[in-house]
Formats: sequence, structure tokens, C-alpha cells
Amino acid sequence: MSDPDTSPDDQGVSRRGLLFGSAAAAGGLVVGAAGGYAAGRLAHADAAAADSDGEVVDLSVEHAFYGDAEQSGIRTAPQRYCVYMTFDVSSTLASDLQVLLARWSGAIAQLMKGRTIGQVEPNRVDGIGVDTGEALDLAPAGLTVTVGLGPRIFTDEFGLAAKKPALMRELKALPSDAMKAELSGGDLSLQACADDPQVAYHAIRDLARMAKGTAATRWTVMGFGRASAGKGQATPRNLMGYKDGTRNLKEEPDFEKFVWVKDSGPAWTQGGTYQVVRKIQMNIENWDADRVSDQNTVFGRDKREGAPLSGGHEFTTPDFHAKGADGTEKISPTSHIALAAHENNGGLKILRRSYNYTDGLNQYGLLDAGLLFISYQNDPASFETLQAKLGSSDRLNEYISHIGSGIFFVPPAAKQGHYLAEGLFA
Ligand SMILES: C=CC1=C(C)c2cc3[nH]c(cc4nc(cc5[nH]c(cc1n2)c(C)c5CCC(=O)O)C(CCC(=O)O)=C4C)c(C)c3C=C
Ligand SMILES: [Fe+2]
Repeated sequence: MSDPDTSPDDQGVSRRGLLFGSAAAAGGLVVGAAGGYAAGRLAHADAAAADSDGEVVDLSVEHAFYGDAEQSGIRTAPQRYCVYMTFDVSSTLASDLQVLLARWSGAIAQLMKGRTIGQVEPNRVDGIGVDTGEALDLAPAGLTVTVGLGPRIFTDEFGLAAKKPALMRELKALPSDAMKAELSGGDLSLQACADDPQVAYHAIRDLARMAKGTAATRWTVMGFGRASAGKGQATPRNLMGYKDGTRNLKEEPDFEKFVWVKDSGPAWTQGGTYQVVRKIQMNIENWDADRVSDQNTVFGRDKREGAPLSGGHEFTTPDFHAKGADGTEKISPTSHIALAAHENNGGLKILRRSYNYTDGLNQYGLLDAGLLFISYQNDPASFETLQAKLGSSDRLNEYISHIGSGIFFVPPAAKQGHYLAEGLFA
């Protein structure tokens, strides 16, 4: 097992120290950063550029991997890109899984610091590199890699049934599900998010490589634009053109109440959370042919400002009882927000951390794109309650299909000197 902390050569070398006028700029948003690379060093201010919202993208940002609370990439303000991948574990030896999680932990800690995970150029002429090298000249770009464990891990197959998180199970079949087996399930998940897409992709690629022999890739989605807002962030737009994340869960007491596992299940699971992921395809051409007034009715909000149709501005609390002159609700009871709002679901909230995705064109030459929906909650039933309602009555259903799905338990962060889910093997 290669130990990224101790191996020689370029192991542990900060990529930030290797920047020389790199074209790390992604999507034009960080062009200023590329121009700002000083000889051999990326100064904090040089790595920053403002986008049209005035939001600063600072590619020198590093998030912590080790800690006493949750893993990074959940509460972390969403970065601009996300590569999501799931894996099937091919060994049924718990010790193989344990070694993989230990190796992944060491590697992720290095990657999040903007470092290589091993030699790019081996000492032997005919040697194979440990790190594939495509992020060598790139800054850490706020990379987070969040690891999840699927339902099969906690079965007798691995001898780990006694350590199962209290509420872990497969998701129920839900109304309007159109799942494809090849886009669903998995024993492990990696959510790599960064402000540079190449940094996120490199992390997933090298971690997948490291898993060979123990776990095989199952399905993946490349998210290219955040479609959820964290606290203090401007609300981004999804591919339907609407602001997405306006009423996302953002406040600390809500994280405590709705996201983190507390006081139930084995000790090692405390401070963890359940990740639900859905690949949701959009029928974009049909959507684009719809009148904007109808699109507004579908969401219950207006397109330009994102204000609820009951009036006010983007952050005005929707009034689901307000009626127009014709006596009907200003926000349709079958609109997306009326069905999903906590006011209409016994106070229930989930954390959304979604990304837009595209797979190019489908076999009919139509845009193949949608939403990589990712939510975090301390009970998978929270997602199911909302999706059961949305799947049966949401006006949005005419334009979307849930084609992929997964559920994973996301253990708390590893403490310094330890590795993820260590308590599962104790
Ligand atoms: C089961 C949970 C949800 C799924 C699946 C989902 C899919 C989905 N959502 C949008 C776009 C928007 N969603 C918005 C709000 C919103 N959505 C959910 C849950 C799911 N969405 C919740 C809980 C909320 C908050 C409702 C509220 O409290 O008002 C919005 C409005 C802006 C916002 O508050 O974020 C948009 C737009 C799409 C396109 C989509 C599937 C493709
Ligand atoms: Fe939504």
C-alpha cells in the first residue's frame, strides 16, 4: 500500500508550487486566475476572479479532509463542478474494503491539499506512474471528495451487518421512477467537487485507479454547474433557467435537526448522514417550447427574479394560501414548490447539493441533459416523503424523468491519523 504521507519523489509536493502560467481557468470564469499565476507560486489574491454575480472564485482554497465533525463536501458551499461516481465492491472480505478506505483516505487528504498522490514520473524507465498527472499544474480549487457506503456493505456478505447505520436500507420504489439499472445503485460513492473541473476529474480518476482489484466503477455523472446554493452564495440556475436553491437548507440549527445522524445507531455513525442521489433527465426541447407563464406555474416562481408567484422578491416567503382575482391559488397546489415546501410537509427539510449535467445528444439528436440531484438527510424517509408527493403530482413531471438512483451512508470525517469509517471495522 503506498502511503501518500511518506512515499518519496513527488509524493506530497504541493501542486500550487508547480504553477507556471497554467491554463487552469475553467469555463472562462477564472480567466483572471490564469493570468495571475506568478512564477512558481499562486498567491491567494492572484487566484481570485469575480464572475458576473460578483462572486469570487478562489482556486487556492483548500478544504480540510481530517476533522472532528462531518466530511467536507456536504455543508461546504457548493463548488462549480462535480464528478460523481459509484463502485461495486468485488471482494467480500471486509479487510479489503478496510484497506481501500484507508488508502482512499490518505489519497483524498493529499488531493484536497492540491498535492499528487504519488509519483507522476516513476524512477524506473519502464515504471507506471501512481498519480496520472493531469492536475500537476493546477491549484487545489476547493476540492472536496465525499465518500459514501451503499446498503450492501452492511450485510452478512461482508460480516458487517451488526454495524449497520440505524436507518440504512434501499430506497423504496417511488411514483414516476424510470430507473435504469446501469445508472443506479453501488456499494461505494465518491462525490468530487471543485472549482476546476479537471481537478475534480483527476481526483475521481486516480481514486478509481486505486480501487482496482477491490472495487469496479459502476456509473458516473459529470456535473458542470452548481444548481444549489449554500449560505451566502448567489442562487445559481438549473438548465430549465430557474434559480435553484433559494430555499435550500442553510442554517446551523437545520443542519443539526435534519442532516446529521445523532443519538441513533452504532457509535461510528454519529455525525454522519444519508446521501440520496438521482440522475434526473430533462426533456429540454419540450420545456423550451413551453410558454414562460406556464413554466412559472410549474415551479410556482417567476423565471427572472425567482420570486414566488404570491409576490415579493426571491427571498420572500411564499404564501401558499394567496388567491388571485379568479379565486385560484397564486401558487398552484401542484407546482413544484407547493409540493416540496416544508410548510406543506410537516416542517420537513432536506439539504440539496445538486449539479447540472449533460451527456451530449441522445440517439434522436435531442439534448441529453438534466439534474444530478444530491440530497443529504438524517433519515432516507425524508427524501422519500417529498419524492412520493412530487412523483405523483408535480407539474414538473411532464418534463423530467428520474433515470438513476442511489443511497449511501456518509460516515463522519476521519480524525487526523485515522481513516474514514474506521469504527465500522473495530
Ligand atoms: C425529493 C426532492 C426534490 C427533487 C427530486 C427535486 C427535483 C428538482 N427540483 C428542481 C428545481 C427547483 N426546486 C426548487 C425547490 C425545491 N425542490 C425541493 C425538492 C426536490 N426537488 C425542495 C425541498 C425545494 C424547496 C421548496 C420550498 O421550500 O419552497 C426550486 C425553487 C427554488 C428553491 O427554493 O430552490 C426549483 C427551481 C428541478 C429542476 C428538479 C428536477 C429536475
Ligand atoms: Fe426541486
